[in-house]
Amino acid sequence: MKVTADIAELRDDIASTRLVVNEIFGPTVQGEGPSAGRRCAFLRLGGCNLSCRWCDTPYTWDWQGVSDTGRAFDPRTELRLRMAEDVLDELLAMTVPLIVISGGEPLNQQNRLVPVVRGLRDRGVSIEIETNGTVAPSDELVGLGVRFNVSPKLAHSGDPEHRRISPTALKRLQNTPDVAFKFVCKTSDDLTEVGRLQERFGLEPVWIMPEGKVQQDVTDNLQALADEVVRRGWNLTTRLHVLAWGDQRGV
Ligand SMILES: Nc1nc2[nH]cc(C(=O)O)c2c(=O)[nH]1
Ligand code: SF4
Ligand SMILES: [Mg+2]
Repeated sequence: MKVTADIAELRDDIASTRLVVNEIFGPTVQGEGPSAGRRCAFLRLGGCNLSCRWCDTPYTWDWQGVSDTGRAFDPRTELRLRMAEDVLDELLAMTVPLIVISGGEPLNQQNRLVPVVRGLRDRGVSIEIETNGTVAPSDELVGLGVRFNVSPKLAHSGDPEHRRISPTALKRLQNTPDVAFKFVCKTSDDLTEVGRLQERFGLEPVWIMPEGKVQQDVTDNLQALADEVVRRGWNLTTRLHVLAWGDQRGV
């Protein structure tokens, strides 16, 4: 009886939920962080509460052309309001063991994500959420066993500190069971800034990722940072999809 009620509830939930989607793509591999190299597919949601200069997905939020590319994207081209049920079916059809949910900032739609995440989890699929660390995840989402790859933004993003650093959200994320803090860096000064944030919020584990949308920038920045990252006791990740496919969408 209880199970029947739960299933009915889940069906209602998923049938009435809509998500603002930018793109769904895969199979590919997770290009960044602790799962780099793992076979996966992506759900990229629309909208972001930050506006980082060097953002590599301005097409999810930049309707004015304020990021470095200077290009204004059209939300009518980039965004689709899609039923959670259809999104779930499309992701399951990829038959991959891992779904990465990114954006934009996916936690801005976290309540609407719950039925999709639950549907994936119930079928044995792992879920990682790429977030900028300014939105605290709900207990419900955390309880579904999601891994959070948190990328707090540094001063070089151009976002004011009060917008890019949320002590409440960072503390909540630090206390989730499966978390990694992944910082996009270019210089040794960036690493000093990461060190200060780590101390202030007790962030663990720290991963450093080179900034770069093209192979050369990823490689140059990786080489410039590697020694100091190791010396500071942190982890280092490349951007595997950029090395493999360059500056392309949907990979
Ligand atoms: N392959 C691949 N791996 C990724 N990891 C994080 C990504 C992101 O855009 O958040 C990303 C992406 O766009 N592609
Ligand atoms: S938080 Fe991420 S998606 Fe949002 S503007 Fe910054 S880099 Fe782009
Ligand atoms: Mg990306």
